[in-house]
Amino acid sequence: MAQWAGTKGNRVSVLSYRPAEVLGRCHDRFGPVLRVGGRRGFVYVRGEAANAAVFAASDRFRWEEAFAGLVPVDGPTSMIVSDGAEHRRRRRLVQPAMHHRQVAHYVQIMAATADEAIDGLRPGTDADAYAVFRAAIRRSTIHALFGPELAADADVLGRSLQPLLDLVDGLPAATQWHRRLRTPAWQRAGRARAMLDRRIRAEITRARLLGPRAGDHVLATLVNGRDDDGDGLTDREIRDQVVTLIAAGYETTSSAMAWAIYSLATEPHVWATARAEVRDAVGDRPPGPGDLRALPYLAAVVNETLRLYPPAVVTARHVAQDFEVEGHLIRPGATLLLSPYLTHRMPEYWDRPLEFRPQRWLPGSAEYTKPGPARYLPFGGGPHRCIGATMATTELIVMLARVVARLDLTLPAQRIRPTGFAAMRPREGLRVHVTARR
Ligand code: HEM
Repeated sequence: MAQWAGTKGNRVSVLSYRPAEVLGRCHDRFGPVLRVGGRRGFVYVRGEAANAAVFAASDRFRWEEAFAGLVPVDGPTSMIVSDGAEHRRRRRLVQPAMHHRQVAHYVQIMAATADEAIDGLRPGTDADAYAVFRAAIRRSTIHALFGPELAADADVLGRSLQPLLDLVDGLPAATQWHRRLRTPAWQRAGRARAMLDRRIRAEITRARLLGPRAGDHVLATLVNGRDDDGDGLTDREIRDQVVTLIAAGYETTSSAMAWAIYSLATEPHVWATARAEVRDAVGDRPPGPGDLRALPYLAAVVNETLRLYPPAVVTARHVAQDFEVEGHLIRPGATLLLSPYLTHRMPEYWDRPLEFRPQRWLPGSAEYTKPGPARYLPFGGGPHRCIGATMATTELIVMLARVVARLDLTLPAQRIRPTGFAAMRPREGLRVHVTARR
């Protein structure tokens, strides 16, 4: 539900996302499994038992149909729309770049990019924190994964991607209509896609020419990687994984960043505690990879942000074989939707669910609980679980560490409305007033 937010009186202001709230009320009335639209329609599930049943039955689902709406952006060979052996092959070639150890190499890029963004904020002025950090996260994701050459064009790539992201930010059926009717939005997206593809293909060619000397970023892995049969990826497959990683990487993470800043700014004691932790751990310098373990409170802030504001409000599965959930038999052809947002706000699982309480994630705290993977699922679950989860949480911790250490912010009175299908974000951005910068 839309709400007015402000810092006056430090009112606790957890926001709600209207369509999900409506869905939640239907669940309250009709139970954890809701069917809409007949056999080939939608099945909405809510709660830990239903989510666990979905994660345990991944072999009964297909992703090609479930995420078909993303094909105009990500391409037909993207891992997100791949199934079975093709999915495993594509994912396996990207995986090394997303491992914990590899992500540690990105910390310096993340901190430096956050610092550049913060340097651009002038004390005494207002700024849209969502837009500022969206651009920063896009640049740092591209830099970390694909090297400085492509990162130099991060804003241009963002402009090319935007018409495509706009196109898929509705229900998949709406995207299909744009395609059938060749609407202006579809044509705009087509032109943008051609520009994007030219730039990425040039980079692929460059990486092929350099061979293993192309550095240790993902592009080199994608170009030089071979599966067990010695087969590599085609240029088309590489293009699709590159665009998928860029688009999936910054849309979601920057939404989470906006919600974290919003939550910190509405809870000054949380901001102060996070700042004290950063000061104790690293003083004035940016955190390095070895410092992350010394920032458990900030990690808790990130977990709590992703609990209340999971950018992926729902995630989908196409049912390919009979599947039973909570006593309901679901036949092939249906689209199953599970909702991190709804499960994360259920009073059955969370004490004071609509309060922002990072302490619930701290092992030393009386409120600590360790939710299982079907109760806390901001990154989904099963074989397509978000490949960028470690990168996203690391990026959020590092960038927030710089924000709380270097900035004092207040929230001017404004309307903050969660919106978006692909990633829940603040509809009109997040206006902040910068009172001080160090
Ligand atoms: C806070 C940030 C993020 C959130 C909330 C998020 C959430 C998700 C979710 C819910 C899924 C679907 C999983 C499922 O249905 O089981 C997913 C998949 C995926 N995400 Fe993320 N994501 C985030 C950041 C990232 C980043 C930083 C990257 C890469 C740079 C990334 C790349 C991907 C890819 C490639 C997939 C598809 C994986 C597959 O099909 O095997 N995501 N993400």
